[in-house]
Amino acid sequence: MNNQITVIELEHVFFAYQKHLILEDVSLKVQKGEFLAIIGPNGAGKTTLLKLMLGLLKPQKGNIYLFGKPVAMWDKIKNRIGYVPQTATIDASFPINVEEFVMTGRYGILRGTMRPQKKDWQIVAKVLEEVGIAEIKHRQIGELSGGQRQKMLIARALAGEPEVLVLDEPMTAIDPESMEGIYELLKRLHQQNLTIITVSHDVGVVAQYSDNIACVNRKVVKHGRPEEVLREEVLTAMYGKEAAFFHHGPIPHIVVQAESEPCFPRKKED
Ligand SMILES: Nc1ncnc2c1ncn2[C@@H]1O[C@H](COP(=O)(O)OP(=O)(O)OP(=O)(O)O)[C@@H](O)[C@H]1O
Repeated sequence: MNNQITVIELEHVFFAYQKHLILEDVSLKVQKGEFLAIIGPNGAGKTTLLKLMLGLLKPQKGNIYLFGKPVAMWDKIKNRIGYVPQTATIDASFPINVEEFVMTGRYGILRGTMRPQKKDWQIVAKVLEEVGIAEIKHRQIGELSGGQRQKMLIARALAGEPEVLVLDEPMTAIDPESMEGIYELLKRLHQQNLTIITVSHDVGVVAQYSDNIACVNRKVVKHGRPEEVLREEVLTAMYGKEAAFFHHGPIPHIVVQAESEPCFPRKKED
């Protein structure tokens, strides 16, 4: 990492849905140019954490800063973040093609001018090429495979030329070959100094691509470089005994059961 500009900072953040505490005393900094992977069991609060970082949820306690600015000042800077949600609601019957859908990622920037200009179409063309879906740009969005759809969502997030790309389990519904292609794309974008924050269940793979990993299980259980975090005792404490470990080389290749339960105590009605 070249410089130490903090793009996102959480200070002692607490968040609850109704009375259920989901995140407790979370403090975390993401630096410009960092590739941060967030891992943790199902229901650990990873998506909630991303939504807090994006200003989609407000913490009950604690502070969150985006590019050094508190939440109240985020309206003008939100466009600097691209978001690929875990479950994007797309109306597949909506009569637009891939290229037009990806252009919607520029609408936040286009406010006022309304119609996309030549430059906007050039940016969309570049992004489609980068993500590897240029050849299907005229296809209707309802005619895509799961993997193509996911790539289209990533392309839409990139079309806004973000400084930070936030992805929530981007590999859902993607075949292993495309998955590698997407990780390679993220690696290239990271090399171009894009800050990347991604939630992933693929612990072994993120270890190869990320600068840092945050293990989240209601709290930030551990945050640091992959070799510091991906230790058997840390992962067993977080995922429980169901986690399986296969050691190859300095960083273990780890398979964690996606269905493993959160380790922190929950009330029955949860
Ligand atoms: N809108 C909501 N209202 C109430 N509870 C919610 C809401 N969204 C999420 N939760 C609950 O908050 C907890 C954390 O959810 P979250 O989606 O942040 O976890 P996660 O770590 O991303 O899980 P997964 O890996 O399964 O996607 C879960 O128990 C979930 O059921």
